[in-house]
Amino acid sequence: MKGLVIKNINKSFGSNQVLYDINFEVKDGDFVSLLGPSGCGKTTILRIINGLETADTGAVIVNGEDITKVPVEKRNIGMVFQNYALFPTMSVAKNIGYGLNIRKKSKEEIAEKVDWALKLVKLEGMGDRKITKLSGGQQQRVALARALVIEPSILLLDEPLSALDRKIRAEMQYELRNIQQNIGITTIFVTHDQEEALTMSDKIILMNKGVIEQEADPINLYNYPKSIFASDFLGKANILKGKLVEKDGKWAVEGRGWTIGVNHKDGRDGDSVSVAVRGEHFNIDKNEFEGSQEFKITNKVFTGSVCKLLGNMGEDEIEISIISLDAEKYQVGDTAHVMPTLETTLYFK
Ligand SMILES: Nc1ncnc2c1ncn2[C@@H]1O[C@H](COP(=O)(O)OP(=O)(O)OP(=O)(O)O)[C@@H](O)[C@H]1O
Repeated sequence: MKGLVIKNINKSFGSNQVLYDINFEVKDGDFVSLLGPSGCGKTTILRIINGLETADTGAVIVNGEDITKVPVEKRNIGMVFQNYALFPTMSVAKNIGYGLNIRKKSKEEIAEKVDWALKLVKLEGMGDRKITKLSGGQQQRVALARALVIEPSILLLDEPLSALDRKIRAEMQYELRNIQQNIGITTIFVTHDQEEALTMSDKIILMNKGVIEQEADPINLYNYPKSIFASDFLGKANILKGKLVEKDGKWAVEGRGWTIGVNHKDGRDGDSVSVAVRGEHFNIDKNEFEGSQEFKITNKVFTGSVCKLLGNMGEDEIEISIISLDAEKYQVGDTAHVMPTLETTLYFK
């Protein structure tokens, strides 16, 4: 099978276990993000894939070949680091050609491939420039060109955009994704930025404390998180404590002064659960409607793309997002009526 398979990886540093039985697959040509808070083990996985670190157990299989015991220099893997790790005294072209040089390729071949890579990252004609004369975004392109010029079987990116300012970062997200799709290279991208992972990935592997919390495509991970951790890490969620109840054949969670419907019952009547509802997954109206709960608005924040309404539902404080066009409909002090959409109301024991 083409692509990458990670099998039963465990890793400890001394007595500190940092990866617990990690298993996942990346399909040929896919862009997969490893997402999670600092210290959850993302970089360690990358280092195990490229051979800079050895796993205690398990295997790394690239395009059907088990490379677990293959030394670093024999693994054909491209890597881009957060700090770019370029050679400041060498020209752009020398930096890009470095990997081909140590692989003892001919001058002609190096020149041809470096030209191809310069074009790919839109730095045509800049081969003679000094690294120190480039902007952060341009340096990042050089690092990417250097990783791709060796025609690696997979590309590993360790927070490559985090040093760039917001606007350049957004541009590079699109560009990186375009380049990746154009050449169809299987890519693993490490980030702790949920929006970046959602924007760029075919699949996200969400990690927490050395284990895979959930693995899904961005839309499913965002809409149907399987844990409180996942719902809170991927965007903001209202997390409310309540008790599971069944009334007239319908299921609901009762909290402090509110009752909201859920579309399945996983547990017994009276079980304590936590409900997670994203701000934009509430229906809201000025008038009462079936199943709606009172919502007393205490604050309103207009951000441009959405308007956030903060307030109380029963005794709990919640935050609701509405589209900016409706921003003037609701004022601080109003009591509106809200109900989370049934499909996206999730609860966890
Ligand atoms: N060489 C090492 N020796 C000892 N502990 C290490 C080593 N490398 C990583 N660790 C520890 O392993 C854990 C996971 O680190 P890792 O860098 O993989 O996390 P991460 O999710 O990439 O975090 P970050 O986003 O901060 O880089 C951390 O607790 C870290 O301190």
